[in-house]
Amino acid sequence: MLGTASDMGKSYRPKDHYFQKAKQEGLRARSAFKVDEILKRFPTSVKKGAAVLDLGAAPGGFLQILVDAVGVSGRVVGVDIVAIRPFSQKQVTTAVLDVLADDFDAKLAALYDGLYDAVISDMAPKTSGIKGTDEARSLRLAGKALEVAAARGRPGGTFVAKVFMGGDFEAFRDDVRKLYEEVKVVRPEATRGASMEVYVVGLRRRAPAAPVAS
Ligand SMILES: C[S@@+](CC[C@H](N)C(=O)[O-])C[C@H]1O[C@@H](n2cnc3c(N)ncnc32)[C@H](O)[C@@H]1O
Repeated sequence: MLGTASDMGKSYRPKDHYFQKAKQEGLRARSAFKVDEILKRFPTSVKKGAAVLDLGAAPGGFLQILVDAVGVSGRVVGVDIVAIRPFSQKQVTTAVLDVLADDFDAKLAALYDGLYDAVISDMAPKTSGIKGTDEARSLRLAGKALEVAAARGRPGGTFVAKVFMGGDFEAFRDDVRKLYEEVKVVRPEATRGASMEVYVVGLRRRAPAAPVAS
């Protein structure tokens, strides 16, 4: 995920503060600071012993923070379309999966079939440079994350999804509101200056409505 001088070509900028800090602290990606900030802002969002799903988890910066947050009694499942270098901690499970594939839900259930206390998505599409297209692709990934949270999230649990602002962003936020009691839009400090990305945080997943007696 992190660009190098050669692959960034003409747009090369000196490595920023968070890149250097991540390197010094042995973190796999600067994005680790984003989830760290979100967990600090919402301290009850991921508790010790929690089961957490991390969608778009490669190379594993979020996972490094999440595995510490859940502790030895917790569980973290990380999936991505690219392989994630294995973790030594036994509470981390990773797999190469495309969330948009038809068989994703079944493959995810095969990894862990319990409910998740938190569903977190840092997924980002390959950008085309066309604003509307990139916003729509980002919303599609975030929408899939919400669908997973609706099916596999525990009542009372947390949702976090990165999304590019614009397009149908407000409709997406309204959908999150239908499932979570409180919804916040967060732009962590480690977000690059020009980036349009924000994280939609849903707190306290609503319990499914009880069936109406006939
Ligand atoms: C910003 S990076 C995630 C960084 C990660 N949170 C970390 O801290 O290391 C976005 C990720 O979304 C993944 N992604 C994009 N589309 C996906 C899809 N359809 N299914 C699963 N992962 C996807 C990309 O492969 C990429 O690794």
